[in-house]
Amino acid sequence: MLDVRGLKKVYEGRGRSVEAVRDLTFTVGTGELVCIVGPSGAGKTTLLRCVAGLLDGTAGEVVLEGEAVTGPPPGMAVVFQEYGRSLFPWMTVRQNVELPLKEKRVPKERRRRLVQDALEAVGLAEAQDAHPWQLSGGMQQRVAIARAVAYEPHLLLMDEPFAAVDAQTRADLEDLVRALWLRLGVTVLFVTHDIDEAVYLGQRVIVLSNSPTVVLEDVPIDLPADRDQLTTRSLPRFAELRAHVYELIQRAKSGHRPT
Ligand SMILES: Nc1ncnc2c1ncn2[C@@H]1O[C@H](COP(=O)(O)OP(=O)(O)OP(=O)(O)O)[C@@H](O)[C@H]1O
Repeated sequence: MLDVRGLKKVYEGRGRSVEAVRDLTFTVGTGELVCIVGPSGAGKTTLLRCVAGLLDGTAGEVVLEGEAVTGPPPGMAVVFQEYGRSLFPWMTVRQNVELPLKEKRVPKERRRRLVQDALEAVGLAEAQDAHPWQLSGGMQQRVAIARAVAYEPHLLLMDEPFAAVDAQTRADLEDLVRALWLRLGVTVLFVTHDIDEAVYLGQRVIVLSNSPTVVLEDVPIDLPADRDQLTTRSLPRFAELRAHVYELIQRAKSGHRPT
């Protein structure tokens, strides 16, 4: 589904250049849920923006379903951290979710069905005529998720989508993402700085080094597919995986790099 090969990104500024990403190589298979973690400033957002076609890499390439990414690809949806800025305040919830489908020229009747299904899936069918500013932060982020899901993407990119919501809402939204992923079979690449969240959600966790960034380790998460906040997080294996990823990040912060 997704092939990131030798991706490098150097930001060029006035008299200053920052090598954010040095050499990233990994693949994500169809239907996988892969989390990316790394120290602050490791280039997680840079990576995601390159995958989304919003930013050109300096070297290497990103290949999605066999095609090199040179701009935002049609089969992709992105959910950003800042839900407040990603929804249009003058549009209702339903209109926000419907907008990308109009741009995709989905016929009206099908559009109506997709919007309805997506809003029901995130538990917001009742709020479809409200405006985003009438909703809580967690509800607004659910609208952003509904909008991404209604678009029927092959690849869903999520960039720290729950960083700005409270812990309880965050747990609910994590379960929502897993439930949607299991139901829709969509491929998900999920960036987070939260180690517990990465281990709880992912089938694999890719740990990045500090900048200039390479992949430190690709950790398979061998927890049962049927996960819930209480049971899964109290498994001894969860604690082991969490400790392993935590140690990797500590090592990354102190400059450790793979040989
Ligand atoms: N537009 C830009 N111009 C110059 N440097 C940039 C730009 N965007 C990011 N950088 C630099 O690239 C590096 C990686 O930044 P990036 O935001 O991708 O990291 P991150 O892992 O997402 O960080 P965080 O976890 O703190 O959100 C940092 O050193 C940052 O200062």
